[in-house]
Amino acid sequence: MTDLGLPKQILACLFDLDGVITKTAVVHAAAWKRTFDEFLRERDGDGFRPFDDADYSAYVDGMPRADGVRSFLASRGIHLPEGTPDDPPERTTVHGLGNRKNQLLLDMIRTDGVEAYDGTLRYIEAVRAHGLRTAVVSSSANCRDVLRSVGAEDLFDVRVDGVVAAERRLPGKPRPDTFLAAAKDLGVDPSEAAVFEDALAGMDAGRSGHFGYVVGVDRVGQSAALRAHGADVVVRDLDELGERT
Ligand SMILES: O=P(O)(O)OC[C@H]1O[C@@H](O)[C@H](O)[C@@H](O)[C@@H]1O
Repeated sequence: MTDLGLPKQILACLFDLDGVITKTAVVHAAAWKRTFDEFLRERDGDGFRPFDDADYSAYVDGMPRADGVRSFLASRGIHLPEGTPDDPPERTTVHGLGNRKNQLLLDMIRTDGVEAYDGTLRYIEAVRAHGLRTAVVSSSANCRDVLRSVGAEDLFDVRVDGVVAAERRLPGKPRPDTFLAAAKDLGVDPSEAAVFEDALAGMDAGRSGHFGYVVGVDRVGQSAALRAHGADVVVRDLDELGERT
């Protein structure tokens, strides 16, 4: 292991955004809860079964926006028409619900701002100081704005986010394609790259992409699940990894 707490063969680090770099996983989760609960109440009445943390973790966290909608609704046996990406938020389609959630998310971000995890920023700076290359790999189409809002855009050599994935037609997490594309863009083999993720879908992507090391970042007390989904190590904050001097 190096003093970054990584195996010696690692030449590049691939960081997820929401919940790893910024404290935005909880904001996404809250916006999804409001969206789905409103939808379920309209559909099933006041006795509806609410969307909860376990639903977020299993069906939505880490996945591209529309995939999260489809996956959660399928878990409740609900099928909606796809609609189109520019559907207005009030339209009851996959994209309409996704856009409703995005509107809520952006309102919350505008009102409360975004904070970064200082431990992650310090770790990324140490990684770069050691000459390793860095990428941000996020399903979020809001990734660039969120990074910019915490002044972290320049910490990454490569960005593969929801916008880039759509342009390059890359399937999102839990498939490994966005991480593999970032490793390729950085000029390293997957075995030479470490993945840093807080979502179970991201763990699955790390495992199926055969990356050299998968770091599970546990912000919500799900370390056993992160391990079960392929984490080589689980930390509560990147500060816990190695000495980094
Ligand atoms: O809706 P966005 O900003 O494109 O984000 C897509 C997904 O991005 C992931 O990072 C979040 O974990 C999910 O909650 C979110 O749905």
